Formats: sequence, C-alpha cells, structure tokens
Amino acid sequence: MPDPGPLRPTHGPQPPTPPSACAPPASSGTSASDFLAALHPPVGIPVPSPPPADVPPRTPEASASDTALQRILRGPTGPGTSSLSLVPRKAPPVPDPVLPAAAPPGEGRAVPGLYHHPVPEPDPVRVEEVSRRIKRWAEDEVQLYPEEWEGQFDGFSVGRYMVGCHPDAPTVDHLMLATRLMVAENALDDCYCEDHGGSPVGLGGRILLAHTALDHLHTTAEYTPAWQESLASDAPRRAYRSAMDYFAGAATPSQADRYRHDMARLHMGYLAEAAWAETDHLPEVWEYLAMRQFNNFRPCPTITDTVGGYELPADLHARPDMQRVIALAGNATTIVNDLYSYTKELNSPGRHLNLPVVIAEREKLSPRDAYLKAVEVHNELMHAFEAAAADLAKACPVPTVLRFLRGVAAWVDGNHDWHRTNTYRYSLPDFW
Ligand SMILES: CC(C)=CCC/C(C)=C(\C)COP(=O)(O)OP(=O)(O)O
Ligand SMILES: [Mg+2]
Repeated sequence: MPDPGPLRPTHGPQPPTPPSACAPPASSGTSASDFLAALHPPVGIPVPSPPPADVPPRTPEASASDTALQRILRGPTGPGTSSLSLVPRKAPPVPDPVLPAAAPPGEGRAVPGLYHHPVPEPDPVRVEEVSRRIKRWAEDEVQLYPEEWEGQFDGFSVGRYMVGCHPDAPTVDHLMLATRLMVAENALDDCYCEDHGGSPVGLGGRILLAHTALDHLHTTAEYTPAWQESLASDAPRRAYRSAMDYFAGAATPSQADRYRHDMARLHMGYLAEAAWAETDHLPEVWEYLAMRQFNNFRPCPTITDTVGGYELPADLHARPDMQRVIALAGNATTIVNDLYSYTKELNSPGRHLNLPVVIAEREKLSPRDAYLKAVEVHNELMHAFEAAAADLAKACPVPTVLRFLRGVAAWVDGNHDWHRTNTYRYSLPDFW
C-alpha cells in the first residue's frame, strides 16, 4: 500500500480551467474506443448464463417475449458491436492466465441478459477493515440502530459494497468517507420513507430538517441551539451530520457543495415518490423514469474524486456532457436496483413502484415481459452512458476528467456486483 498521504484532495490554488484545457493534446492519442477498452479490463467471471435449454414448450405470447430476451442476450448487432454481445457468436475467447481473482459464481446470479461488466473480487482485507470500522461508527458514534436490526446492518454488506465501488481509493480512511454516507443515506430512506417506520405522510418536513445536517441552517442566536439539538434527535440526522462532517473535512468546498446539490436532488425524488404514493398515482413509464433520475444513486458515484483523493474541478463537473454522463450512470445503476429488488418490493406491503411494475401496469404487459423490457431499458441506458463517457473522454482528455470517468464506471460496475452478490437482500424472480 502506498503512503496514505493527506485525506484532503490535493487541490491547492487552482486557476479556473480555460475551455482550451479540454482540447486534446496533439500527442494524447485518446480515442473513444481506446477509452472504452481501457475501462473494463477482463476479469475471470463467466458472462451471464443464457436461458437453460430444457425450457417447457411456450405459448405464442411467451415466444414473442423470448425474442425480446434473445435480443438482450445477443446485444447490439450494428457494425463494430460484436464485442458487446453477451453470448458467444463464434469460438469463446481464450482465457487470460493472469486474470484478477473471480467472485465465486455461486454467490448470486446476474440478471440474465443484463449488460454489465464483471469486477474483480473486492480486496478482502479492505472489506474486513471497512466493515469493522463502519460498525464501530454506527454503534458508538451515531447510535444508528437498535440491537434487533444488527443482522440487517450486517446483511447489507456495506464494506464489500464500497470497496467494490471505489477500487482507486488510496486508503481505508478515504473509503470510510463513502461508507458513512452510504449508511446514512440508507438510514434515512429506511426510517423516513420505507420499512423501518417510514411513511409518505409528513415526509417533506422530516426530509427538509434532515437536509439541514448537510446544508446548515444559518439563523439567529436565539434559534440556533434548537436546530443544533435537532441534529442529534434521530438516527438519520445523527448519521447525516456525522458522515457529512467527515466528508466536508476531506473534500474541497466545491466537492462538498456538489454533494449537497446531489442530495437535494435525491430528496426531491423521495418527495415525488411519496406524493404519488399518498394519492395512489401510477405514473407513466417516462414519469417514473424522471422520478427515478432523482430518487437515484447519483450522490454515490459523484464523490468518486473525493474518495480517490483528487478533485474534478467544478467547471469540468458542470459541463453539460459531464452532466449527461453522470445522469446516465446514475439512471443505469438505479434501474439495476429496480431489477434486483423486484421480488423484495413485490413482497413488501402496498404497491412499491419500480420499473418492471410500472411497465407492466402502464403497458399492459405480463410481469415477465415487463421485467424483460425493463432489462432492455437498463441496457440502453448503460450503452448510452458508455458512449457519452467515451465521447467526453475524447473531447476533454485531461487527467482529472479521465480518472473521474473511470471512477464513475467503476462505481457502476461495483454497484451491479454488490446487487448480484447480496443474496441476503435480493433474489431474482423465476422468469428464466
Ligand atoms: C445510497 C443512496 C443515495 C440511496 C438513495 C436511493 C435509494 C435508496 C436507492 C436508489 C435504492 O433504491 P431502493 O430504495 O429501491 O432500495 P432497495 O431496493 O430497498 O435496496
Ligand atoms: Mg429497490
């Protein structure tokens, strides 16, 4: 392990980046395809299994949806897309003898036909250390959960999640920045919105007050103490405040502000979902996708530079093409959640919106066909993300942009791997 160095990114005084900073240097040679190829070095994990050969005879409706499944498994078919196919078209490639360690294939199955990139097994030494430290933080620093929720906390496997999503973090201290925030974000979702006492009723008030743990109240001397006390008054607020204090101590002011903005987006998404639940409104598919662009993992990949110990300058982060990359990455990762948490959410009380459920109801498809269509939506988002990232890498091949794009892509892949392997939390439907 190299010398950990300081936790705060090396940002120093930086002049604003002139637009010309993105002009490709004559010698860079960066092309969109070079960038894509370097993003996903091969790892020794088998591609998702195609459907078994001994399927029972199918009805005409099932045959039509099989065609959809085959299309997903086949992958894109245009010129130059053969490397994107999920089933071998010719002879299988010769295995690389020096592949990184593979996750045991028995630990959770990928959604068949889902376009994704396998990742190396997260470093077990780091996973163990992050898991140990996050439990101490949760129990001793923020009193996150009552004893009876300990099993669920452990089953969430946040250490494996964050080590897998941030392979370039220089130290465990850097990984802890992301891990605390991930735990805090989930604590608020569970306790305010979902199955640990959450409800759509009154959610706006609760979320706004919790948001002040991230974006502080600046008010008069008379009212400041009551606000300060409120930050210790429930587990989500204790977790938000502590996780944000650690994060802001390591981030630059603009990185901390980026995170606040992304969390405001997330909170707006929670509120739209809650408003629809209160009125039993079933959104159109595109409306659901718009809500899910906000109720979204976005705040997690966008801290990849702070966790990596460097800074993507604010003006490069704000570029419309970077914003598109980030939005597509967030959307693909969040639809991954909809697919893996489908059966968990079907079994939860009431109607829990997720993409397959909304497609089934709005487009009058069977649960299986709706699920397969949701896989196709995901795959299109993933391909759009990769194309947008490759275009941006070509248009702006500066080191921080390239590293940030790689960090976001690593987060996307690590997120998929965590969902695939978290069989404590998720299980696939019986559609194949
Ligand atoms: C970590 C983070 C920023 C979470 C915010 C939004 C969120 C909880 C998700 C995108 C996960 O979706 P969902 O609430 O459906 O989670 P589960 O399916 O219950 O795991
Ligand atoms: Mg879900």
